Amino acid sequence: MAEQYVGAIDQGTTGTRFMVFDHSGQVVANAYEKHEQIYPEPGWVEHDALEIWRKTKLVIEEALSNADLGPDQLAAIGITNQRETTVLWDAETGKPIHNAIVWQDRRTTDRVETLRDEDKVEMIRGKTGLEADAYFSATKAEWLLDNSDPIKLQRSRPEDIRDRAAEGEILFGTMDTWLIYKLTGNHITDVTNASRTMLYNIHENDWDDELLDEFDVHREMLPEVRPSSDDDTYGSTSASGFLNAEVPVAGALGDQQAALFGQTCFDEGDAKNTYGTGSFFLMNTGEEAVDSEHGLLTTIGFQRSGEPVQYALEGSIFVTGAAIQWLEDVDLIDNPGQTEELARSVDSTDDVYLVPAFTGLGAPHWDQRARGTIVGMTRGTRKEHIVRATLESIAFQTRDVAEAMEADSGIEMQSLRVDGGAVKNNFLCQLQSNIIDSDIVRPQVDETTALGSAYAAGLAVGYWETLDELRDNWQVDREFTPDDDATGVDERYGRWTEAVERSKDWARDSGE
Ligand SMILES: Nc1ncnc2c1ncn2[C@@H]1O[C@H](COP(=O)(O)OP(=O)(O)O)[C@@H](O)[C@H]1O
Ligand SMILES: O=P(O)(O)OC[C@H](O)CO
Repeated sequence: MAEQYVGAIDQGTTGTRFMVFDHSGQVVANAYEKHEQIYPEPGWVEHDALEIWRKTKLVIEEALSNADLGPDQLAAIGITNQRETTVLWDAETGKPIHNAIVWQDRRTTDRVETLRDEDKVEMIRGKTGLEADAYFSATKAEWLLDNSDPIKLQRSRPEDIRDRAAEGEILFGTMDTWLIYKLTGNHITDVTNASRTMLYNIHENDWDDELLDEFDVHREMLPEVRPSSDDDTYGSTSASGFLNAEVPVAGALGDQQAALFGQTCFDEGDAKNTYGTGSFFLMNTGEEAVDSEHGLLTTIGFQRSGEPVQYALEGSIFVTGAAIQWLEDVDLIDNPGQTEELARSVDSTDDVYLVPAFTGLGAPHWDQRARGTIVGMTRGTRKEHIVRATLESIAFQTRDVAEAMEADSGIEMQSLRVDGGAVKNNFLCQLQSNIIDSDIVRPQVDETTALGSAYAAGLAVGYWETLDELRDNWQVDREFTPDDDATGVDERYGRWTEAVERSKDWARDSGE
């Protein structure tokens, strides 16, 4: 038999990647396609789920062809995905009834305010581990049910969508569910993705009837919830026909949980931070769902077949790498890599602080109406100071969640594993180490998200047998330790905290 590998679909916010890994966790094939970002109104963000499905097929074909691999060489496929992004589709036609609403979208902010006014926040946190916010899927699904136009469904019978949803004719999914459905024909999600919907009770491991009533979402619309690594598999690619092979789809995790798994953070206290569009800091808390008292989320980390659910604490920071993209948008830099040289060319930010609260603030502040701000500018402020302040904002936001994480878990962090597009930046990694006074460890395979879902799928089909095999695959690329001569860090962090206060509640009258 030809050599076997495991494939991973990484369906991210900006694009979709397919990677193929060998037994030692090394990448043997890789292809990537971006998809359109649709901004129908300020604060709204949508994706065309059919475009994402087309791009998914394309990257699978491209990667296999580039590496001269046949689909029969894939022992399994895993899926990892941007979380919370919500799509509803027609079970009969397989077509979405509306563009998917992306996790960053703020259109349901007012709806979330009503939950606050009605004192439902504690109930929601207690059941789901989540802070009531437009970020999660529940209010997006509710909006789609209320606002999708039946006429646009291109069906002869423009019936009420909720009636059809109650019959299971309209289906709900996050992007894992959508792709599993398209690949295998089965309506399935994994526990980690379910835990981000604000409809799932993470303690009882089931959809929650009180929440389903609150958002008027019918159980019939919802996918079956399975382990992240499923020995029974979710189905096989034969249903979609495009690969012309029966490859089992056997693992799925939301992308941040996949990075936790790919970084082999299998034990209680293990933590990682991923620096992409936003940053997501997760700590494995084992079989215990730790309630946060400091603004973190309690979420499901992963589950293997026949084993208990493993929980995690999460600090979700909405804008980090996206702030670097903004510097590019306003022509302060030509490309993200340039930030390193520009930041090094000045000794400090000259007391300038930039708070990139472009879409509100996530953990630990949870202010939907905060907006971006730059404070402390003088006539002498140069673009180098702004660029450095932007990199510092990434590190300071991470300290905000790191402090909350230590307070909630009682674990003092000595070392943090990092990954994501922005950790190529050595200046940022060193800065991060100084600002949280902890070692920062960057692994050799930086595509830990894809790797995590490949591991989940490969474990399910016996391609890998034990977690120790995976631990052995993990190799350090570079370790950053706090500089002995880094001075004034706490004072600057105090100034940062003041700057954050100034960004809060800015869009209080915007209605967004
Ligand atoms: N050298 C760099 N320094 C700082 N940020 C960077 C650098 N290279 C890439 N980035 C940022 O990393 C992000 C892309 O990371 P990635 O992990 O691919 O994100 P995502 O999965 O969210 O799409 C972009 O927002 C980009 O601005
Ligand atoms: O697609 P990414 O990497 O920006 O991740 C998005 C997160 O899953 C949102 O919760």
